[in-house]
Amino acid sequence: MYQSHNQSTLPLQTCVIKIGSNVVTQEDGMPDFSRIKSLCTQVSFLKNKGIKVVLVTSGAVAFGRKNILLPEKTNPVLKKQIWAANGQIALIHTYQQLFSELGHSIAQILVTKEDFRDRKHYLNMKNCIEGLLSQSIIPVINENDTVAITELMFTDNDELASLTAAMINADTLILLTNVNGIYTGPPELQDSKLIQHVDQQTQDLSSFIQASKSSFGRGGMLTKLNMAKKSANLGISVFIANGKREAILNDILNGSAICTQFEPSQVKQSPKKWLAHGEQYYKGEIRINEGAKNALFSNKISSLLPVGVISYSGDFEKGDILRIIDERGNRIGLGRAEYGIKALIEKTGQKKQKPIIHYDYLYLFTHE
Ligand SMILES: Nc1ncnc2c1ncn2[C@@H]1O[C@H](COP(=O)(O)OP(=O)(O)O)[C@@H](O)[C@H]1O
Ligand SMILES: N[C@@H](CCC(=O)OP(=O)(O)O)C(=O)O
Repeated sequence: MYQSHNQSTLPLQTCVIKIGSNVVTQEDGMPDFSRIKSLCTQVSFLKNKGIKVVLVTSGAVAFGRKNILLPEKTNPVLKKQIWAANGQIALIHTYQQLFSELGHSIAQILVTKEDFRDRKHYLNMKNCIEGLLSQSIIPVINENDTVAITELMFTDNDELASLTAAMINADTLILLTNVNGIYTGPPELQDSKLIQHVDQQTQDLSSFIQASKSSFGRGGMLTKLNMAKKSANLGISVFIANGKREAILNDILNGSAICTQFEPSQVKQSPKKWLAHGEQYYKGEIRINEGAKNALFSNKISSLLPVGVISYSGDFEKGDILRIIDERGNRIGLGRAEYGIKALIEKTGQKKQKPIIHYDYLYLFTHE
């Protein structure tokens, strides 16, 4: 439905739109209600065109911070929890009011990294979001900041948005921030040029990115780049664009947006999409021998059989993600366990056993 920069028409049916903290707030940290209203109006326009939209929105901490003054010495993690617990109410209420004026219902979904780690939680979440979309309700997602602290956190909501896009098989991911996209240097410098198009041939852009991030942001532009590349590799069209620009979503739709667009690759296998994001979520590790490794990397479609397993670690069950390493300990892929550790102990090294990882649920790192 939208035009790409080379003017070919691409499908836009299911879209995840991530709205950064800086988009929903003004420079002084106060909520930017007119900006949120404009974005809701644009989302409504997309929805009325039949496009399914999932929102991932930051802003709970920023909204809470302007409401609640905390003593300077309060533990920084606790500060964030208090602000998020308070600010999420105002944030979701703002979306609810604005969308209701436009005739749309919304639903709030608060998630943690753990929910993407566990296949059952993952499928429950996916079913819920798909159910909401089928009822034409707009899912509005944020991290559950009150329970997700330190190592349990997503790098930031760009990671959450990218995981969500892969989970629901979205064709498009739009990361809205306070700059037009990725520049060749600090965006405020005149010499810095906007990179408008990124494909498999484009050089690595990470050296262009400064460590700086906007006042309320968490991960910065580097996470956006990494998540955009990962999503594009999974076949999703990605746009990093300026949510502060008037009519930005409409411009993306009609191909006239000034932004950074990532060309999607042609892969479209949803279990593999889930696995591609699984490196931080694996519950067990299995070491395989050279023969098994050669079979997995051969041109023939091969599942991983227990006869090729040398050793294992971790307490995993059927459905959990396993990391696969070779004899030298190099990480070579991820897969979904067909059975748990207890059954694997009995089958390891034995012939004529059911695969521990089926090919359909096997993701090798050469795909990246
Ligand atoms: N090369 C670059 N191109 C564009 N922005 C960059 C670059 N290097 C660093 N940045 C910074 O990244 C910021 C956006 O990331 P972030 O603060 O995480 O935003 P958000 O809160 O929207 O997620 C921009 O405000 C910009 O200052
Ligand atoms: N969950 C946090 C968002 C943290 C975050 O990732 O912020 P950002 O980098 O602005 O997307 C909040 O709502 O404040």
